[in-house]
Amino acid sequence: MANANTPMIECKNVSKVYPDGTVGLKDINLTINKGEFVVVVGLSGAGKSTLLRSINRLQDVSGGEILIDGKSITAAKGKELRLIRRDIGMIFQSFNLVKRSSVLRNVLVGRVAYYPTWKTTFNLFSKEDKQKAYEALQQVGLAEKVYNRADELSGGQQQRVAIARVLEQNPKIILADEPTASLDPETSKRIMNDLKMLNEKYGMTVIANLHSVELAKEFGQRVIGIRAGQVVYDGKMSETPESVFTNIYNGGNGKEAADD
Ligand SMILES: Nc1ncnc2c1ncn2[C@@H]1O[C@H](COP(=O)(O)OP(=O)(O)OP(=O)(O)O)[C@@H](O)[C@H]1O
Repeated sequence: MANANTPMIECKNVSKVYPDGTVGLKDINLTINKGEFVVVVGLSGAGKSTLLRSINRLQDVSGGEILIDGKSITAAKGKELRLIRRDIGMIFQSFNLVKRSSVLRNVLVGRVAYYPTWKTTFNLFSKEDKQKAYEALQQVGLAEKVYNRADELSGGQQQRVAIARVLEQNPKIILADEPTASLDPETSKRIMNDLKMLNEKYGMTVIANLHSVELAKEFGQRVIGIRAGQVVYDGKMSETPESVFTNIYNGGNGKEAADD
């Protein structure tokens, strides 16, 4: 792949301590290259969400630096920060749709960062962006739902709207935080396949936090294991032995095995 080995996300000595003293991340050093599909695994509370929230700066880190496509998101301010964030799409466990708005309007939200606020307030999206939104919905098989209200859709369909919204945003990176946690196994696969499509067809770099080891194995090219805020494993999925998962989920401590 032409883009292989071009860093897209670089975490350098990243740490996060919450105001109450809880350590979220401890000296994280990671480089994720353009076009990678990375899965992050670890017990509940290991720091997976903290890592994703730090990468797009939904929260500030306590130490270290994070570069996005060569630019420091941890140092960026104002317009520069907004421009870096435009290149990062988010998929959440809870979908984060505007429930009372139409599916089309939810997908158009993906373009909001490209417009001045007053235009989006008055729904002045261009014809071209509306067309793109429709095409994004076609990609995820929801073109017939374009005028439905978001809350009329099933959970799996709502997550596919969120994926269409990311497609409309056209970011370089997608951060997916437990994208399938509230969905049944078949729907979960469908969502993971949509993320795979964004990765393969559009070259978007994907990082997905996953509870399910099965899904991690099936979809991840690279696996990062996190425990107590630290990277305890990082390797190609194809070369990762079963014992890695057992270790990460047992944590060397039998009682944690029951946690998941
Ligand atoms: N806002 C916060 N204030 C204080 N501590 C926090 C906060 N957010 C997270 N933590 C703590 O930081 C640690 C890492 O949490 P994080 O949510 O990143 O874990 P996780 O691996 O994503 O877990 P889960 O799979 O349950 O979402 C945990 O000990 C958690 O309790």
